[in-house]
Amino acid sequence: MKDALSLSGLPFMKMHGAGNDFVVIDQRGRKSIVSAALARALGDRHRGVGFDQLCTIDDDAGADARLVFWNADGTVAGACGNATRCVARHLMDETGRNRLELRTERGLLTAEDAGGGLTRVNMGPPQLDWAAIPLARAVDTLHLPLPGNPVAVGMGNPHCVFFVEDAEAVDVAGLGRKAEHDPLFPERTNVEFASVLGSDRLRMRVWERGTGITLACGSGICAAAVAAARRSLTGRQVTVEVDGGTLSVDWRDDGVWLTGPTAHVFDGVLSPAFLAAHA
Ligand SMILES: N[C@@H](CCC[C@H](N)C(=O)O)C(=O)O
Repeated sequence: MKDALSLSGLPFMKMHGAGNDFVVIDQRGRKSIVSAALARALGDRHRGVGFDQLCTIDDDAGADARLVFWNADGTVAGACGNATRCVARHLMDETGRNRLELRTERGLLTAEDAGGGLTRVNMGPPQLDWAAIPLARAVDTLHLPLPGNPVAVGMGNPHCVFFVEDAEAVDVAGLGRKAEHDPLFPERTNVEFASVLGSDRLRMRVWERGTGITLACGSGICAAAVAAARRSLTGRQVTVEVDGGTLSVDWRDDGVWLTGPTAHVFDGVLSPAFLAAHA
């Protein structure tokens, strides 16, 4: 006996935050059929839909919803700032509310309407030591023993932030892939290359763990801002220019707030044949 999804297909939404793009599957009220194999197939930009991350929305008794994030390689990530902001905007539009609590592996995150069409999320306090990030070696996270002297920051997922003279000149793919797989990071890492443009402005390019180069990475933007403030290169409020646009970060006592644009681009339905082929 076939269930409803295998007969009618699986609805999804396509969204992005500053070009960091997502397939979002709202599975509230029903069982999840998402697997690593389905995520990988769906993430294929030629044979699937294509995304930087797949995000599922589930019911949660103690929050407005629960979110899970999958990278294009089928791995699950503990945090995704931009997908959290996109889904928050969708749920705020749906409910007419301007503040929500969203459960993620990182914990309960508060998202708010920031006015002017922008959406902000509190990504929580940064994780600044190896025990919390969680990575392997007991070394100083402010000065990693790697060429380029990067900073490690956890935002619910691992980040390795390099400060460079000119982010435009960096071989993001080559150096990003290398650092992602450095033995210092047993769970691999996201990799950011940031240039300081002023005491409240960064330019950043990013290599995302499990996905590759993306136009923006919300948790990476937070990590770069935290790293810059820890190195006294900027204050705790910065705007960050990424390839997909400009976002702002405010590192407050209650956590790192990320603000930026979101877009709901189109809705679609995955065919029963696609689901059957990648079950
Ligand atoms: N795009 C993201 C981060 C997604 C997860 C990351 N690739 C990981 O594996 O940790 C964001 O907006 O934060």
